[in-house]
Amino acid sequence: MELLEIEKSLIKKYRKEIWSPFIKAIKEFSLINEGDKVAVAISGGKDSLILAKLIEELHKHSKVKFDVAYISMDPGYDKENRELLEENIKYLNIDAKIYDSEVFEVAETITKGAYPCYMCARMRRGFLYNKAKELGCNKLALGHHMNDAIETTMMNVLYAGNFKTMKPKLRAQNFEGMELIRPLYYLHEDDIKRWRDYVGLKALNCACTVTKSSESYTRKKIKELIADLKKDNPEVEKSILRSAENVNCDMVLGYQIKGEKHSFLEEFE
Ligand SMILES: Nc1ncnc2c1ncn2[C@@H]1O[C@H](COP(=O)(O)OP(=O)(O)OP(=O)(O)O)[C@@H](O)[C@H]1O
Repeated sequence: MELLEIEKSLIKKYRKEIWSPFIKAIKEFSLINEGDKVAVAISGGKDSLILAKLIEELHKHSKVKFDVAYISMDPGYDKENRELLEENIKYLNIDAKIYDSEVFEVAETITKGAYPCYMCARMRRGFLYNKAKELGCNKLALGHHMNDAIETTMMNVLYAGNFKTMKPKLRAQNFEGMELIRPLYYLHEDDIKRWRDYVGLKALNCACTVTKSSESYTRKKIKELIADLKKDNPEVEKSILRSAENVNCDMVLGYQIKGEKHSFLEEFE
């Protein structure tokens, strides 16, 4: 498909499903402001590729003036995935720079091959923050979407015994002045997939050379569970997402604020 057609599709054909929810999140959560310099992190997957194109469109048309740098980190992809990453960036004409790293190898060595995903994710995040800082950016944009937030909430409840969601923006703990933003917060994964297929993108899917898997077992189970629940209640995803906006602190046994634990008994005395 022609580049112009691809770009137009985001704003015209997919306006309701993609452009509008993107703008809604940008405005509602005040994600990008005048004078910001945003590093957009591109892994080569569908989510970060659509994110890059949306921010590019916003950059072209918005009255709010901001700067952008498109960054991609090769954690040690195999030849095929590296080529695919390059092809996708070229196909979408994104002005991105690819930085090499040894994240896959180091994560596998440190963890001795047992559950390397957590370490890999932390190292990837660290690398991206460092690069963003080096480039003078104050924001790092990631391609997490609504279903990521919903699944994360459910994974925490069902497997980790806590209630934590994924926020649309947060301050980086170890990088002063840096914020992490998630402009796809209101986008549904199914809509992103439809756009990917419409524009003929062969996005990277299973790029991990260590576990050879695109998503964890638990995330897969949660996806299946939500899909099953949705058959009876189409509102189930919305309800999970909303639950993080409506935590009733009068009806919980305990909670944490700034790392400090509290019990309902404190109020009871
Ligand atoms: N190697 C990388 N280089 C640049 N950015 C990355 C890289 N890996 C992850 N990211 C960023 O972190 C986000 C979340 O990473 P994750 O591995 O969970 O991606 P994902 O849900 O598969 O999304 P995508 O479809 O963009 O790969 C990505 O959307 C992207 O913005």
